[in-house]
Parts: sequence; C-alpha cells; structure tokens
Amino acid sequence: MLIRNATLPDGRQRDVRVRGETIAQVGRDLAADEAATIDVTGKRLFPGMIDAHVHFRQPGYPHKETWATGSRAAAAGGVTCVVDQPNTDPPTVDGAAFDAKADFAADSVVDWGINGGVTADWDPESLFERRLFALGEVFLADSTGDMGIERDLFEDALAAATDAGVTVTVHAEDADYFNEDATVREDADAWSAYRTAEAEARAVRRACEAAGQVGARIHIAHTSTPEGIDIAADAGMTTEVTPHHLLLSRRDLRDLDTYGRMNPPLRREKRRREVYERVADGTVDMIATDHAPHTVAEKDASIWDAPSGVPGVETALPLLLAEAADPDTDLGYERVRDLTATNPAAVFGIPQKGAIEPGKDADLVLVDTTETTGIRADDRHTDCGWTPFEGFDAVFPEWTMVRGTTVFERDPDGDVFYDHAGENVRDADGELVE
Ligand SMILES: NC(=O)N[C@@H](CC(=O)O)C(=O)O
Ligand SMILES: [Zn+2]
Ligand SMILES: [Zn+2]
Repeated sequence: MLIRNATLPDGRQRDVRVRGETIAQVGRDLAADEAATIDVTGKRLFPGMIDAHVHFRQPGYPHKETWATGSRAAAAGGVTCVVDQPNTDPPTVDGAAFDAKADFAADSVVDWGINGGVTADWDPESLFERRLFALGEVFLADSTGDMGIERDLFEDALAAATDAGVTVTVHAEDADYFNEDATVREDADAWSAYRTAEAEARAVRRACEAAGQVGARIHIAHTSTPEGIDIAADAGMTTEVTPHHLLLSRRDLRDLDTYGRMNPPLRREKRRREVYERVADGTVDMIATDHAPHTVAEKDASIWDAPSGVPGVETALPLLLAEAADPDTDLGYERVRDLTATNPAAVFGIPQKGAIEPGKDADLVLVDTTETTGIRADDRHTDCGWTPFEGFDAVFPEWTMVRGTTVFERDPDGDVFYDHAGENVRDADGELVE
C-alpha cells in the first residue's frame, strides 16, 4: 500500500509505503508500483498511540469492558498498542494469571502488553519467566482492586524487578497523608479533598528514594500534581499524565459528580494548568489514559460508594489533536507525537514501534485536523457507555492501521472494525526487549 502526500507530525509532506506489517519507505514521489494507492493530501498521518496504562477488566469484570470492546475503543481512538494493568480477578501476580490474561488478550484487535502486579502473595519467579511489559502498576495505596502494599514489599519488588531488568510503574499515593476530615462530606469534591496532593508528592518522593537505593528504574503512573511531576523528573524517573488530569479539574466535579471520582483525584484548576505546562514543555514523558471503565449503574452511587476510575482510551489522542489544532494552546503536533508514541516506545523499550520510519511496524493513524467534532458518549465504542469528556472538541481518526492491517475505518453509516489479531509486543523479537 502506498499512502501519498501525508502530512507528518513535523509538517513535512511525504509518501509512506507499507509492505506487509512494516513501513518500507518514507519519501517524496515514491514509485507507484503497488496495487493500492491512496492520496491523503491535506491530512495528517500519526504513529499509532501506545497507551501504557489501560484496565480492560478481563478476567473478572467483563460487564465493565472486555478485550474485544476495549481494543475496538482503542482502535477507534488511534491507539494501536495498549498495556493492561494487573488489578483484574484473579490479579496478575503469578505466571498462571499472566497466561490466563494473555488468552483473553487474543481477542484484541490492537497490539498489547501485560503488566505483572505485586501483592503479599505474588510469585515473582513465575511472573518474571513471562514476557512482562513492566511490573506495575504497583499500588502504594488502595485503588480499584484493593492492591495497596506495604513499604517492605515495595522495596522487595523493586529489587526483584531490577534483577530481572524490568521497569516498575508506580501508583503513587500515600494514605498516611489522606485527609480524614473530608470523610464527613457527601459532595463529589470530597474525594479530591480526601486524597490530597501532598499524598501524591510524598509517595512519589518515597518511591524515587527507594528506587535510587537499589538502582531501579521506575515510571510514575497518572501523576496529577506539578509537585509529583517535578520530584520524579528531578530524580531522573519518568512520568505519565492522563487526559483527565490534563483537561479536567475540581471545577468540573459540579457536572461530573461521582463520575469524576478517580485515583489520584482531580485537582484544583491552578494545579491542572501547571500540569498542562509540564506536558507541553516536555517535563512529562507521556500521556497514558488509565482507561478505567465502570458502568453507569456502578458510578451512580454516593461519593464514598462509587468506584474510582474513568474511561479514556478512545478519546485521548482525539482530545490531544484538538488541543494541537487550536492555535491558542502551547501543545503542537510534534509534542503530541512524542507524548503518545515516541516517548512510550523509548521509555518501555519497544524499538519496533513509535515512529513513521522505514523498518518500524506500520501502526498508523490518519486524521483530518480541520474537522473537529464534539465528543458524545453515544458514539463511542467502550462498553461502559459514558465519558467524562462529553461535548469536548476532538479530532477522531479516519482510519487506524496495526502492523499493516486496517483495523478501524470511520464511516457515517456506522464505524467499521476489521478482525485482526493483536500481538504481544514483548514477543515481537522473541525475547524481552530492554
Ligand atoms: N484510577 C482509578 O481510579 N481506577 C483504576 C485503578 C487505578 O489506576 O488506580 C481502576 O482500575 O478502576
Ligand atoms: Zn492507579
Ligand atoms: Zn490504573
């Protein structure tokens, strides 16, 4: 297949030849010796997003999301590789649980990685025999799944992962700094008052110190505060920010109510702006969605009973592209590419992905950035049926390709998905890539 006149994220216009599963050539006026040629003049071609943080809920909670529905949502949002987190049932804390989840992941239409988790009864030996994407998210406080662990166990896990050459991703909140005074309140903002910004900053600092002691490489998941980002960056560790912490703040809880409950919680508008600055200026390494679907019936509860988490895999790249298309923001297309593809590939060691260059996997997303639409939950493909970004401007893909196969095509008569077997990205070269 020959894609003619694509505008790349850096603004250059190039032809891109896809042969089999890979990008064969990127250049000008490539010879049209292929059967299929499409001209995409005026449209932008991005490397597929690598979302290093999703919760696809299988095994255990298929009523919230499955690998089939979650991966379709990913494809429709320009995500070509997802990394699933361990708080499923059973939790992914030993080799058998990893294998059971990998069987479910066979339903995925996009490429995938599976993380291993840490609990008091984890089995590092059998877990590290598997092709883990990373160890994590390791929960320093309870979140969905109640997998919070003690300090000693975290330090043991850091040492074990370092021996195995595996990166550790960390859910950094410290319950010692939660504000118990907030627990008498019943409004949705109480969750943000309870799980304080200080609780995140303290946990990030402690995690970085512990990592420094054993020479571990850690990546801080879903950082929600400028303080947490700066502490991690100063320690030489990497960070991710979610679309909701980038674009939503405590102000939005008046509308979102308990649907806006997640861990870590939404912060004040001032902090949100400071997080945005760090995403735009390159301090933050990547955007990852923490796609955490729960049903409407589950979310429609009191602020203390509703489960934590919001969906996001389908709307992340579209929201970022709308930000980049808006001349009034500090976020450009190249930065969006770095945050969604280049950096996740570099940080987690997936050299075959993350760039539109000869030899890379043909994971591609075509978008028309002159065409923004308002997000509507009814149009989305996640099984949970709602979005915290209702009405937000977005640029949705026209099509998404995974290793040379078109997996999604937008169509006014109904979006089309094509059967495609996603691969374990850690199996691509037959060995762990570190
Ligand atoms: N972020 C959340 O609020 N929830 C996540 C778990 C997590 O990432 O902490 C979930 O699995 O529901
Ligand atoms: Zn988490
Ligand atoms: Zn998570």
